[in-house]
Parts: sequence; C-alpha cells; structure tokens
Amino acid sequence: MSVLAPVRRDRVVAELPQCFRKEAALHARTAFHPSVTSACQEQRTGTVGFKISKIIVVGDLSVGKTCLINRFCKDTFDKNYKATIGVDFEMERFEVLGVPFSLQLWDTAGQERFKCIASTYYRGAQAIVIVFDVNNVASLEHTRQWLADALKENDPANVLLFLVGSKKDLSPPARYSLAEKDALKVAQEMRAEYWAVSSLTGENVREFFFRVAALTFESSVLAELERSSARKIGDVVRISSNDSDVYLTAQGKKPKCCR
Ligand SMILES: Nc1nc2c(ncn2[C@@H]2O[C@H](COP(=O)(O)OP(=O)(O)OP(=O)(O)O)[C@@H](O)[C@H]2O)c(=O)[nH]1
Repeated sequence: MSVLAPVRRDRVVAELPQCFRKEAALHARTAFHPSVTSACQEQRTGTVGFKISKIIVVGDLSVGKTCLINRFCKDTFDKNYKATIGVDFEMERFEVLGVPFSLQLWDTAGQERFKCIASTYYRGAQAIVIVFDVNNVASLEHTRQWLADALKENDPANVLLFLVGSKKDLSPPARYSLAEKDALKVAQEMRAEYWAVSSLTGENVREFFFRVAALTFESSVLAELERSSARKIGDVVRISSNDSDVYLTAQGKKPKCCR
C-alpha cells in the first residue's frame, strides 16, 4: 500500500478564495456553499477526497499556458518559448476544508499541427481554462473556437469555465483596462470566470489556481451530496439552498447539484 505524502501547508484552502472581477465570476458567494461546509465538518464528502479532478488548459500557441502551469506548480518561469507537443500534465494536491483534493492540470498544445493529438485528451474535464494574451486581440477572439472544441468532448452542464488573460506585465495599465473591457464581454458571453495573470511576476497565479481548486471541489461535493440523497430515497433530491445567486456552468445553468 502506498502512502501519499502530506499535502503541502501552502496548498491548504480554509476559506473560499475570492473572484477576480464580480462582473465575470462563476458565483457571487463570498463563502463556501453552506451544504459543502457542513458536509466537510461532518465528514460526509464520500469519494471526493480520493478523486482527481481533470482541468484542461487550452488557447492559442505561445499565449503562456505552459508558463502559467509551471509558475504555479514549480515556481519557475522560462523566457524561451518551447512549443508543447501534444499534451503534458502536472498533479497538484490540495486540502480544502480539511478534505484532500487533487487537480490534474493538462497543458495542451496551441500549435495547429499538434491540436489534433491534444484534443484527444479533452474528455472528462471538470474545468476548462481558456488562455489568451491580453496584448493580442486575435488570441481573445480565438477563445470562442477553443471553447467550442473543448465542449465537444465534455458535458456543458457539468463543466466550469475560466477565461484567463496572460502576460499582464507586458500591458501598460491604460491599455490593459481597454483589453479587460473586451475580455469581460467575452467571459460573460461564455459564462466563464475571468482572471488576468502574469507568470513572469507571479501576479494572481496562486489566487487563480486556488479559486479553480475551491470551485471544482465545491461542485464535486455538491454533486456527491446529491448522489447520496438520491441513493437514500431512490429519487433525485435537490440540495436545499437559500441563496439565489448564480453558479454558472458552460450551459448557463447552475450545475444539476446546485439547483
Ligand atoms: N512577459 C511575459 N512573457 C510570458 C508570460 N507567460 C509566457 N510568456 C512567454 O511567452 C512565450 C510562450 O509561453 P508558453 O507558456 O510556452 O506558451 P504556450 O501557450 O504554452 O504555447 P504552446 O505550447 O505552443 O501552446 C514564452 O517565451 C514565455 O516566456 C508572462 O506572463 N509574461
């Protein structure tokens, strides 16, 4: 029997990390869903602690997908461009509200000639991260196509979307503000949560991945609670929730588990 090393203390999530922009957030709550908090306290999270959630990272070539993952997982930054051939992945272990939770971060190739191989790994994602370069308008326009391709392999009702603007360090504030306006529109249209990051300086990188981990964990626990209630009474039981705020998925609905 193999024993996993303890989760690093800097991967412990005790509170819900906040969104980057309220206008384009997956939900407006400032704390974890009350059903999730109590399920964790009472150790009713079922198999969530043993699962590995798949996160795919897609977007145009050279927008900075590999650098984003490397900054978070290895705290490194390479200024030389080396194209990803096909796919690559990194594992990250977290502890959320006392429950172990693992993310598998899939770095995919943006180059057209490798896209075909990469797309065979899109299936089964719990979250899709679509990256564009805030200094490159075309890369933002192309995010719609990246999303469409990734959704062909996934169930839009059960996947969380994040739109990430990269290379913020290269964009002077006035220019960045203009780029952000366009990006927020695209994020709202896609029903994605928007973030802007720099892998060179590390700005927002940790905050972003903590938010991804927290929201995927939350949706996994809610799904598990719904499944276990359904098992108990032989029918689908809705999780009672007093909050009317939105929790969007790619289909623009609350995930089945939160309705
Ligand atoms: N200044 C700056 N440069 C960055 C940043 N992120 C990435 N880069 C540079 O952009 C180039 C491409 O980065 P990658 O991470 O390899 O891009 P990619 O999206 O993985 O590219 P593909 O593998 O071809 O899809 C590299 O030269 C990086 O050093 C950033 O935040 N700031």
